[in-house]
Amino acid sequence: MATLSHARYGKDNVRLLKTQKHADGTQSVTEMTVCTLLEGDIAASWTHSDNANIVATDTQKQTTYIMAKLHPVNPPELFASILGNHFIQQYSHITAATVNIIVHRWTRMEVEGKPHPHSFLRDGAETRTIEAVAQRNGGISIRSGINDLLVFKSTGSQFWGFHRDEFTRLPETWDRILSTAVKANWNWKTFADVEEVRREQNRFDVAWTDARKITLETFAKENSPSVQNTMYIMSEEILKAAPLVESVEYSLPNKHYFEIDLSWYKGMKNTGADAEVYAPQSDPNGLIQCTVTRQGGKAKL
Ligand SMILES: O=c1[nH]c(=O)c2[nH]c(=O)[nH]c2[nH]1
Repeated sequence: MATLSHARYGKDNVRLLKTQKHADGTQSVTEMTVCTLLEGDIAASWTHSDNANIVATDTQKQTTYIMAKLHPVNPPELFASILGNHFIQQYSHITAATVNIIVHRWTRMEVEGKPHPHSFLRDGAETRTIEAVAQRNGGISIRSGINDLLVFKSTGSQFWGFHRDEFTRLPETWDRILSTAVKANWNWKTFADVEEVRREQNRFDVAWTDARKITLETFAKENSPSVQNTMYIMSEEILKAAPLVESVEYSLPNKHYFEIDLSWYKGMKNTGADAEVYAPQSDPNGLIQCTVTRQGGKAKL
């Protein structure tokens, strides 16, 4: 016999933009892509064609727009919590609501040396990500993150001392290019309810700014012995900077740039210390991941 062991459903790729008109005549904008997923007493729709408990995915989309009109969308961690909490309060048969938000960059333009009051530019594919899970009697768990932050350094990276056997071809190096697209997440302690998230709301932008700065500065400053060590140092620093964060995760592709041997052309030197022209590789790439957890487990208030 078959059994439905897990089910959830919702609306993905709900795109919205909210403008904010300030008293001084300037405006701010936030563009996000939202995904909502509901769980609870919903199995009959799958197993008995009974849709009575199904809050239509269209309703979830309309609710997302209405909540964005009624409430601030920043910090996005608070908005995700408000939206998730709405679903479990509004519908007694919904026990958990997961809200994922991707915030896209609209950075204020500088025009004639001054911040422009209402014009913005997309300065990169990097996004800010949030997942909030609101659970009946289980509080609100939040994961914040950075995705697709593309970084590159032309030196200040090494990789040597690794295991060697008959399958090993890679030479050791004390000077190489390092490039990655940063995916980092940090998991907050569980919040009791939306009111607690609201009380702590100032921490979310600070943590995002700190995590981004730590990522960039560690990447640039460290003479990296490996992607593994670099991401561990970044994680440790984020845990130090954000006391309510319990764990940090990094997932870093190692985007390879291969040296090209041009010695066939008049003995041209283009390897080792003479390397200048490289071949960027689209694939395959290394993929290095870690989770670093605060010792003792719990984040401190
Ligand atoms: O930083 C690195 N870590 C690895 O595990 C690895 N493996 C590899 O081929 N190059 C690298 N670089």
